[in-house]
Amino acid sequence: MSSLLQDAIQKLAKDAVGRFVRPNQVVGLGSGSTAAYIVREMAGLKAKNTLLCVPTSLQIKVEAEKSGLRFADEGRIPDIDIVFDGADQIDGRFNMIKGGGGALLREKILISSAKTVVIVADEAKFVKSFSRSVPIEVHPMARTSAAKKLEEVGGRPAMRTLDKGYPFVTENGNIILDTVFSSIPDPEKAELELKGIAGVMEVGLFTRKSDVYYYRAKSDGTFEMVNP
Ligand SMILES: O=C(CO)[C@H](O)[C@H](O)COP(=O)(O)O
Repeated sequence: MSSLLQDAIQKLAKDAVGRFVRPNQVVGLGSGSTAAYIVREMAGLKAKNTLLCVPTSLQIKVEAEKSGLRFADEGRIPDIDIVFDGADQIDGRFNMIKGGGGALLREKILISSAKTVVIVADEAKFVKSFSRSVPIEVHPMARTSAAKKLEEVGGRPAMRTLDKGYPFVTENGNIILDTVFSSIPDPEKAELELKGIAGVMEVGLFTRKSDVYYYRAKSDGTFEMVNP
């Protein structure tokens, strides 16, 4: 990533935290390198000790620990005031593909429950229509049955692997089938349909629109808020 783009993300993190975080909030923390900028920015907040955070992965939990943030009991999910998160792609209608880091299940739980959602991403992630695979978290027992069903609905699933071919296992003990679709004309319908396959724990299509704010970091070092 260029240093100008890093500058832009740094600046937007400052703006987003200043604009959206208030004392005594319960704050959901999405995962990934862009969300980590937000967490680092939260380290400097005067009201830091009044916040309670809910992390979506060990990666962001470690960042939050370094920033001196406190954690909520996960049972407080109904009280989540705000979630900060990144995205892998955002289409022209503000649907998202997420799950590049494998935290999609916990991210979906937080994003579907929070009062307000703030998405931070660099400009390359904003596209007219999706052009990458959709991460689909699947119970290991359904590895082949879910893959077959995904093929039946036109997908080309591939199990995510680490170096040397070891399966990538999520923090929930599941696998990810990164699934290519030739097109996704109706992401909301696709999200529901794919979620209905037995053994599918979560789908990396995120279609919530209300109270979602998007920040775009630009390669000239600036940023903007782009809203539906
Ligand atoms: O969905 C995610 C993790 O499951 C991340 O938000 C997404 O992969 C973007 O990550 P990054 O900011 O590192 O590009």
